[in-house]
Amino acid sequence: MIHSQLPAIQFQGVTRTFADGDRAVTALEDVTFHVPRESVFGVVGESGAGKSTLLRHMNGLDHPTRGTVLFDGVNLATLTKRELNQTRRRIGVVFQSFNLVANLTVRQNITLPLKLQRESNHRRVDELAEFVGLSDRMAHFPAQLSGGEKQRVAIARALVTSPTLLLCDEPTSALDTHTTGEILGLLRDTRDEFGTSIVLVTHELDAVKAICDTAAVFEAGRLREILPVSAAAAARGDSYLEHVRAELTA
Ligand SMILES: Nc1ncnc2c1ncn2[C@@H]1O[C@H](COP(=O)(O)OP(=O)(O)OP(=O)(O)O)[C@@H](O)[C@H]1O
Repeated sequence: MIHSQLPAIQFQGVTRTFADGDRAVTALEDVTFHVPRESVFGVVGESGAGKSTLLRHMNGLDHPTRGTVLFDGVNLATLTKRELNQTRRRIGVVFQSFNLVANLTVRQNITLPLKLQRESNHRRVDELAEFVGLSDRMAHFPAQLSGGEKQRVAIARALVTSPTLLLCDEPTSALDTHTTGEILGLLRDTRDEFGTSIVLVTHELDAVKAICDTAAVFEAGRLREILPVSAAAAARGDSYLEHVRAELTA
């Protein structure tokens, strides 16, 4: 059961260490935060900050050495493999490199998560094709699409099981500026239309500024700060000085 008042996902004192030969590498250190339901939540950090490790914990591919990750209030580390698979249907993932299946059409790619569960839902697939603006490309193969179109297919595929949480791992890093704007707009529309909570992991601060409500800043496995992005944007509009200060010192 999904409790609407619960955060979409919650980290409580999460530490993850890896053995690297004789020494231990700490990828995440005592990380505590939550992603509010129906928010667009940015995660930023330089290379090695722990972003990938964080995402792997969010979709149950990895578990903490210490601490807990709660999805819809449920500790992912306590689930059986079968329960985890069921739960992961409610968590969509979008990647930088799209990860489409080359020898399947757009329709087949979007349908794939349903097919793997031996389900079909033609209406949902058509609805999502229209939502991402690809209704007229359903018989095309990935190689016939632009980068932006491929990412649209990937977003439709991620949404086909109606996830409550959508994890986006550098979704616009392979795209040009204009296409980036379109894909970010589509992610914001996803939240607005379906109420999906979105986590946007990126090194592009402009992307965070464009659509995130909140951003978590990671450095060397530690959560340094949670910034309210929309509040900063509102402050920017108040005066020219604030606008310049925010632009130049952000
Ligand atoms: N399986 C592993 N074994 C050993 N060390 C690991 C493992 N996974 C991650 N690390 C280490 O944990 C730290 C955080 O890595 P992570 O990949 O999460 O960072 P990141 O912010 O995603 O970096 P990037 O932006 O380069 O992908 C790094 O020092 C990395 O070397």
